[in-house]
Amino acid sequence: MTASVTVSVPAKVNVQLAVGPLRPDGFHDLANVFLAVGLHDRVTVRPADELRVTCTGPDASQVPLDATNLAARAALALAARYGREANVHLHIDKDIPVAGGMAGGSADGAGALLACDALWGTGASREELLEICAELGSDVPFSLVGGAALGRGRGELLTPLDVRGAFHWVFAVADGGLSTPAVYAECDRLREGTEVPAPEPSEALLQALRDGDAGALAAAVGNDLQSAAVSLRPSLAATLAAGTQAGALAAMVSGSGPTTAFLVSGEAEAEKVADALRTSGTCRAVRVASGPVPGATVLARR
Ligand SMILES: C[C@](O)(CO)[C@H](O)COP(=O)(O)OP(=O)(O)OC[C@H]1O[C@@H](n2ccc(N)nc2=O)[C@H](O)[C@@H]1O
Ligand SMILES: Nc1ncnc2c1ncn2[C@@H]1O[C@H](COP(=O)(O)OP(=O)(O)OP(=O)(O)O)[C@@H](O)[C@H]1O
Repeated sequence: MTASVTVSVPAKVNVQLAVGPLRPDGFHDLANVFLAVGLHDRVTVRPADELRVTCTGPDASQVPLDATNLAARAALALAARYGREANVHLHIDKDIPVAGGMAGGSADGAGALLACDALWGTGASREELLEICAELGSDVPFSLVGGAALGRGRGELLTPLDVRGAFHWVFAVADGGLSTPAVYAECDRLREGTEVPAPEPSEALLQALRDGDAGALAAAVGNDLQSAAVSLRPSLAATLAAGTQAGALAAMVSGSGPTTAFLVSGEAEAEKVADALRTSGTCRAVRVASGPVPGATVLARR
């Protein structure tokens, strides 16, 4: 019998986030180009008397440990589908910034789903797992799949993308989080009275990914939520400026923020930009990571 399963799941950065008009269901259609980057949470699941969640890591105190935790919701969703109890202890070893626009909660949801599937021997198909992921949240399917992908619909309909080599990033973690619904609502407010076009992926950006061309990618990146995130958190403008001044090829808000992402040309440049951001006094912490990296992966089965 399997006593525990540990899954590793990456964070994401959105290299393009084109946001369409508000839909009647409260979501927005997207052209969402995801890249999985090498910052990981680890989710370990083991049998228990009842569903329980624990979390360790620098941001652990900000993570809910009740049934709203996406890892708990994933375990409950899989258990319900297979007519069993979700009596497991889920432990999250958290390295992805919380409420930072890097899909940390989504990563834990995808990780818990894969871990429970392995622990219980459910044998759910990839399609079934992706269906459950989409029910849990718009970013969760990508956390399962990883690599690079174009997300359409609300971001859950994924097409894998070809990427040559790796892109290097520096992430500046801000104090406190931003609520994703609040950032989308601010985006709607800022665009009120304007005609919002249907979101389309940038051909130049997809080509830059295929070519592994960081300079071309830098010229093509874009995030329609950036002005909304900066409007809600004006101090992000100083962080973006500090990274640009330090030589980043591109500076952008990661997803709904408030983490900011800086594309750089290589590892040496990443260290230079990271040092400048650390001493700039404009952020709480700085992380360096590259991508694409694989999605949720079983690390250990005991
Ligand atoms: C900003 C991104 O991280 C970019 O990848 C995602 O779009 C957010 O994905 P997520 O955190 O998984 O979001 P969900 O849990 O699905 O939705 C939370 C809330 O965000 C808003 N939301 C989310 C996705 C989307 N395409 N349109 C939206 O308007 C809605 O208000 C929704 O109620
Ligand atoms: N396992 C989890 N880890 C972190 N936050 C979680 C988790 N489960 C639920 N949450 C809740 O979700 C909120 C958003 O956290 P999360 O780290 O997923 O944000 P995010 O990275 O901005 O997400 P996204 O990029 O998908 O919009 C948190 O404030 C927290 O209340």
